[in-house]
Amino acid sequence: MAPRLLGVSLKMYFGHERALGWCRDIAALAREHPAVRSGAVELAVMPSYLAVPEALAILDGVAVVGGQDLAAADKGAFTGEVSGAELAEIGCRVVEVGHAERRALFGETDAVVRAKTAAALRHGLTPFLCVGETDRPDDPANAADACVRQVDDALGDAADDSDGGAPIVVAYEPRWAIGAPEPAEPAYIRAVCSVLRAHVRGLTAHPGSRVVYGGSARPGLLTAVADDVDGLFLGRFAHDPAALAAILDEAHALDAQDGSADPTAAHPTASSR
Ligand SMILES: O=C(CO)COP(=O)(O)O
Repeated sequence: MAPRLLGVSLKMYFGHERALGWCRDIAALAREHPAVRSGAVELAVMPSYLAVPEALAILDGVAVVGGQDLAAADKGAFTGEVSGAELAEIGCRVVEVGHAERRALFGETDAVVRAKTAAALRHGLTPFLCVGETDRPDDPANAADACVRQVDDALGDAADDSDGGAPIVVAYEPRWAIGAPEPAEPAYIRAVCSVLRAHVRGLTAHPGSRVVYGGSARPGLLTAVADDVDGLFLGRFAHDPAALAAILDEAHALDAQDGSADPTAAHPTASSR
């Protein structure tokens, strides 16, 4: 079984020193934790841009690191932007694209998300492509349809720009569940993610693509949705390293149930920059 993927975006919650301290705590945890050591879990951390270079050094060998956004363009007169080329140059392997907050607060349109997805793939960055319905629909099938459309739309420019063959990560993040006290119900998440997962597994230009759930994800959720998701995309509930440790424990227990743990396997993120 492929490793479970646990992504964490620190958004803009922490200052610089707190972000680096958190990275050090997570690095220490991950180095010791059997779920990471065995390769059962792959960690991806997206701090704010300023913390990315030091996060890369601190988390080297235990987590991939990336930006929370990237520019659609590769270079030029784009004040305030950071290109995928620069993120890749310093060692990033992943980048968020089209997060609900970027769409809602910074006016990112579908066309922008399309261009940024293409830019990520062009520079060898795995996009964490964020999709999700705005309002809670009655029927998860409607949410799944909307998400499938968002994924296909976001990849619309990528086929020509990318070499093909690079996986993506689809982060299913219903906007109504982000920043909420509780995540969406497990049955709802499973219903949407099972459709999305079947869809992304059929993306022949992006083999190995995965689906993770985000939106108030917290300890206990992975176990409840594990059959239909490839992992979680965590926000606030990863701020406490003990909570992340609890989720790693869950992943380890799930891996033992799968019977696929290979304690001798190299960690998939272990290659250095
Ligand atoms: O948006 C998220 C991750 O990208 C989730 O954030 P919260 O878990 O804090 O709701």
